[in-house]
This record gives sequence, C-alpha cells and structure tokens, in this order.
Amino acid sequence: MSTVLDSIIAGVRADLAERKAAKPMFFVEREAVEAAAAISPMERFRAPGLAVIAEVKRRSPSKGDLADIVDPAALAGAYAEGGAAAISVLTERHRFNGTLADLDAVRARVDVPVLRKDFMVDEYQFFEARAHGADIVLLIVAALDDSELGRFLHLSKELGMTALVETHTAEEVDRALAVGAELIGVNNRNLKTLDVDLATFGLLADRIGEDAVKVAESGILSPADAARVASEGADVVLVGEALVKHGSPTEAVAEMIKG
Ligand SMILES: O=P(O)(O)OC[C@@H](O)[C@@H](O)c1c[nH]c2ccccc12
Repeated sequence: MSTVLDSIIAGVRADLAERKAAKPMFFVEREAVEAAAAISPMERFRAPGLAVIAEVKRRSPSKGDLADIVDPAALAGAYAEGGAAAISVLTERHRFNGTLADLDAVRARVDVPVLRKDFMVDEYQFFEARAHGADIVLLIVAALDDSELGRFLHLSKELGMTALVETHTAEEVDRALAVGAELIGVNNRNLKTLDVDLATFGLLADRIGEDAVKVAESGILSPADAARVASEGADVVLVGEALVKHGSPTEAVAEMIKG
C-alpha cells in the first residue's frame, strides 16, 4: 500500500532529477568540499538541560499552512537569540514549501548548527546539504534500507556532518543502533499515517539507551510537553509548529528550554 511517505519521496526524487540535470554530481561534490567546515552540534546537545532544535516550517502535509514565513533568516536569528541549540530548515518543496534558498539564508545569519530537514534518499543530497552549509542531516529509517542507512551515515560523517537518525518504532530504533547512530530521534508522528502520539518517545527512550543522544520530535506544543519528554529521557526536543505559530519566537524557544 502506498503511504504519505512514499508520495512525498516520489516528489523529492522528481525535484532531485531536475537539480542533478542542472548541476551534475561533480560540481556539487566540489562545492561540498570547498564549503566552510561544519559545526559539530553534539556538545551542545550533550550539555546539561534540555536543548531545543527550532524549526523553520511553513506548512506540513498534516496541518496545512502553519505560518507565512517571508524572512526565514530573521526567524532563525530570533530562535538563536532565545537559546536554540540548532536550527532546522525544511527544504522539501511540495509538502512543506521549503527551499535550499531558505537554508542558505539561515546559514548566513546564525552561528549555531543548522539541520537540513529533507527526505534524504540519494548521495547527491548530502553533498548538496554540505555545499549549502548544513551541519546536520536527517536520515529517516522508515525511508531507507539498511545498506542506504549505513552508507548515508558514513557519507555524512565523511563530509563533517552529524546525522540525526529518525525512528518511530522499536524495530527502527534497533536498526538505528545497529548502524552506530549517535544521535537518534523518535518522531512522535507516524510518517505513514501522519498520526501524532506524544507517548511514542517515552515508549522507545529506554530502548535507545544511554550511549546515543536522544531527540524527541513532533507534537511538542507547549513547555509542559517539552518537560514531559525531558522527564522521559529526551536530551533534545525538535519543535516546529509551536514556535512558528507563537507571536514571539525568541520567547517561545526560551520557554521550551525552561520546560
Ligand atoms: O511541527 P512539529 O509537530 O513541532 O514537528 C517538528 C518536526 O519534528 C517535524 O517537522 C518532523 C519530524 N520529522 C520529520 C521528517 C520530515 C518532515 C518533518 C518532520
């Protein structure tokens, strides 16, 4: 049966084919190598207290339009001022209305690590992410087989980037651990049905164990939600909707950190 995730990835692959035709792999590889060194986020994520990855997100397949973000760099700057440990930028076009230009603008504005949030299914996207200044990339376990997961994790490291390996089930957590992921996310949203259940993180946290840094993703709508997942073992929360809809993004991030 075809899922939402499958249809998103079909759109991603079509866009990718166009970009590859316009700029062959050789050129994007060279740009990636020439880009300034990536910033490592792991120390920030491991520091005491709850870290926040604040997301620049205009729309989503589950919620439709969230916010009309005309200046993503200004939003990212406000997040950084509120104490965000990293900024996530959606670069998927069809469902999230994001672009690589958003990533460029955010990279140019902030000093904190930047996550390219997209559906990574091809080597090309990793070189591209680095060329556009990404420090972190997302690997969605549900979208990749074990060979891809291993290869992409390795390539991310080789390019100096940190991979956030996203899971949603116990089996996916085991696959993330098996490839040696050091930064593991639990998405409270099921990408195949788009249903959100905030309890998902707590159910999987113990299985991840103490060696990997744990990120609770999606459905964190309030400081109380952040405090809940922190009490269940989250080192980091990844928050989009609640921050883009809040009138004051700086305060919104600061409140989430306090929990
Ligand atoms: O807006 P929310 O519910 O705070 O969620 C943010 C983030 O977790 C979500 O955007 C996300 C998590 N994993 C993803 C994978 C692809 C696209 C988006 C996502």
